Parts: sequence; C-alpha cells; structure tokens
Amino acid sequence: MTRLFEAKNRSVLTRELIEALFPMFEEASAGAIAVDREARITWINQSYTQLLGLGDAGNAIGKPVRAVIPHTRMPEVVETGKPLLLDIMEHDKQQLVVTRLPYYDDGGEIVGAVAFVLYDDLQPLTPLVSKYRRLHQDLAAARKALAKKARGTRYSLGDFVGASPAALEVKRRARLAAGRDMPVLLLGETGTGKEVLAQAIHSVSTRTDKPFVGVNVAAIPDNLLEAEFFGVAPGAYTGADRRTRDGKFQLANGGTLFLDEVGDMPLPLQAKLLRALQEGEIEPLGSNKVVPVDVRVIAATSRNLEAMIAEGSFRSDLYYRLNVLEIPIPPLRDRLADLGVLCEALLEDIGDGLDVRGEITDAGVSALAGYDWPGNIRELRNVLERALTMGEDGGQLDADAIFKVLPRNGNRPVSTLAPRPVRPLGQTMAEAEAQAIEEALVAARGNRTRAAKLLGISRSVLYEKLAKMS
Ligand SMILES: Nc1ncnc2c1ncn2[C@@H]1O[C@H](COP(=O)(O)OP(=O)(O)OP(=O)(O)O)[C@@H](O)[C@H]1O
Repeated sequence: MTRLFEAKNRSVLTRELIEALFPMFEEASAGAIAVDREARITWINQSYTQLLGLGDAGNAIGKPVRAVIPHTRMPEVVETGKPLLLDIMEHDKQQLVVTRLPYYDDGGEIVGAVAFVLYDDLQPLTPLVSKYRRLHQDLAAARKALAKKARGTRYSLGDFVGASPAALEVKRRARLAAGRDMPVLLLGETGTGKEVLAQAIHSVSTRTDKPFVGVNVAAIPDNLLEAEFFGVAPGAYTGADRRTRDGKFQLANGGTLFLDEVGDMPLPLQAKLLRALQEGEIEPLGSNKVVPVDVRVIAATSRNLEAMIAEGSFRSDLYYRLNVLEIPIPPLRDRLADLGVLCEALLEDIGDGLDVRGEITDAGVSALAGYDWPGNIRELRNVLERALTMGEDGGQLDADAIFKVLPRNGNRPVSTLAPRPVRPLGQTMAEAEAQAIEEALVAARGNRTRAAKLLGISRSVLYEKLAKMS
C-alpha cells in the first residue's frame, strides 16, 4: 500500500481511489451525482433522482447543479479542488448528510466533482444532529442579540407586555409613531415603560439600523447639560479636552434621540433644544461653526407639561414641537387586567437571572391587585424579585408570599373611615357587583370563562353583566 502511494502523484491517486470506492459508495449511499468543470450535472444515479423527486435522470443532465440542488456546494469543490468530506445540506425541508470530492484527470487538472448522500434519514446521527441544531439556534439567538446591540436597543414592541384595551391602545399608537418620522412625546408615571416604548418605536422605525441614544435630563447637572447635548469644540474652555467631544445629538445622528424627563430641562437649554430641532443643526460649545444633524426625537416625561407651561417653567413652543404625536401610558393601577401577563413575563425574565422558575397563583395576582403601584411596572418587578428570593415554595408565589413583600404604604384603603352617604340599595348593589366582577377578571387574568366560574355564574350571564357595565 505504501509503495502504491509513493509511485503515484496525488491527483491520480485520488482519482483511482474514487474509482475503486465508487461502486461501494454508490451502492451504500442514498444517492450519487457527478458534475463537470462548469458544475453541470453529467451523471446522477437512480436513487438520487428519486430522492430529489426529479422523475427522470434525463431532466437533470446538462443543467447547472445549483439549478437542481440549490444548496449544493459542488461548485465550490470544483472551484477550489478541496473536498468537503461531511456536510449537512438542506433540500426541500429534508436534511441530507453529504460528502463531496473533486475529480482529477491524468494530468492533475480538475475535471469535475462527485458527491454522495451518506444519509437521508438523520436518525442514526441523532446526537450529532441535535448538537448541530442547538448550535444553529444559538447562532440565530446570538445574531439577533448582536443586531439589537448594534442598534443600541434592548426592547422591541413585543416587550411592552399587556393585552388590556389601554395597553393595546399604547401599542397601536407606538406602531403609528414607528411608521412616521415625527417627534413623539411619551407621558407616564415613573416605571410605566416609557423607555421600553421609546426603544421599541426606534427598532420598528426606518432608523432601526442607526443609533438609539438615550439621555436622562434629570440625571445630569444643569451646568453640564449643554455640553452633553451639543458636544464641545477642542479647547472650548480652560481645562477642556484638546479633542472634539461629541454630544448626544452627534452620537444619535441618523437615528433616534430619547430625551427622558424632558420636563426637568432648564429654560435656557430649552431654547437651544428648540433651535436645534427647528434648524436641524447644532453649535458645539466653544465653536462658532454649526453642524447639521438629523435626529428623530422621542421625549418622555412624568410631569404635567401643560401645568409647567402655565407657571412659565416650560416653553410652549418647545412643547408643541415635541408633542406632534402624544402617547399617554397608563399607570399600572389603571390596567390591572394586565397584572397576570405582566407577572408571567417578568417572572420569566427574573428567573433567567436567579436560576429559579417563578410562578404566581391566581390568589397571588389578586393580592397584587390590591396595591396602588406608585412605582408601576418597575416596582412590580422589584416586588416579584423580592418574593421569589424570600419564597420557600420552590418559586410558587401565592397570596401569602406576596403579602410578605408588598409595601404597606400606598395600599388601597380596604374600608374608608369617613362615613359614606346612604344611597339607594340598587346603586350600592350594582357597584358591589361591578367590583366583584372586576376582581374576578383580575384573578382570572382576563379569562372570562374562569372569571365566571370564580363568581359562580355562567359565562353568558357574565357577558350580559359586562355589556351592562360598559
Ligand atoms: N409594558 C411593559 N412590559 C414589560 N416590562 C415593562 C413594561 N413597562 C415597563 N417594564 C419594565 O419596567 C421597568 C421600567 O421601565 P422603563 O424604564 O421603560 O420605565 P420608565 O417609564 O422609562 O421609567 P422612568 O420614568 O422612571 O425612567 C423596566 O425593567 C422594564 O423592563
């Protein structure tokens, strides 16, 4: 054997070996095919013809191999002269394990390639294939995460959890905002998801491939805000950097600038911001040159800007400039029907970090519904996280587990001490009934069949009552 190898050059040997092994491979494999130097099919056996569903081999001969087998890499083998010993090829929703070898003439020139389908049924290769699938999934997830990171956003519209009419209206407006390149003003209490929504709007908009830059106006000292926004020219003031320092406007150029807590912006900067938005250009600190910028502004605030205008602390012209499309985000206490789905989503997210699978019972959700949620969804997340860390029930959160961690202050008063005026019995009963229905719907996470069961009435009666209430 060794002498045989010594006597021949490599390409002749390869050809002889292929020729020697060919009948055995053709017999044992699920299909065999040969192509010429131009990667056109010169031969295909019966089993491969059947596997590909070609009917007759004559239909394939002479055609470019990619026209018949779109994912084949035979042209690559012909081109490079390098064999592809093992590969998984997708064809028509099947996964085929294939091997491809170059084929040489006597002078060592490549004249074509042959390929064999080693397996068309992946059963014997299950461990290998599941590893391949897992790697494929990991790759897809990593690509997605990378794309998000490149965009600078963590959230998309699906991350704004909620199916209540109020949440659906928020999402409808967000989609509208994403489709139009106009300023958006998000209004909502702290923790209601203003940043989630701003990122989501950016990632659905045409600016998605450009940067998303967020700046929290309230977190930056007043004297640094201008530099933060518009950047600094080299040597602008004593001690300033010799290099140009870009501001948030330049960093967001082409993309979206998220101005969080815009109501906290001092009046002089409001004037400069207005100019930048009107003119589409900025003037870095210490520079006498203007720089053109193209940013879409999404502003957010938890403050009442109209009241601030009335008292003179917010410019009305800036308000109208920012408020082309307004999206009010309701506080959690006004969309308690979303508590169940929010808990599920938040517990899944928290669980990933803590390595615990958290679940909340219907009674647990009802316990949460009794609280006022001044910190909204951020506070809900904290409460669930505390309950999960302190819980002893393997991640099951029932009412007791919730009450243990729910702040007492801010609880809705269960009964009020002030005497209530006496009202007609019918009205009092209707109110009590409406409250019971609302509580049942919250406990049943919006599922009307389950709510009816909890109330001990039929589904149709519940529908009747709901129709009367609306
Ligand atoms: N609708 C929602 N669905 C799922 N998670 C949400 C939702 N809204 C908010 N969150 C979560 O609540 C937390 C606070 O959200 P976010 O920072 O967007 O609120 P915010 O309104 O911008 O708050 P602030 O005004 O204090 O900056 C985040 O952890 C976010 O993931």
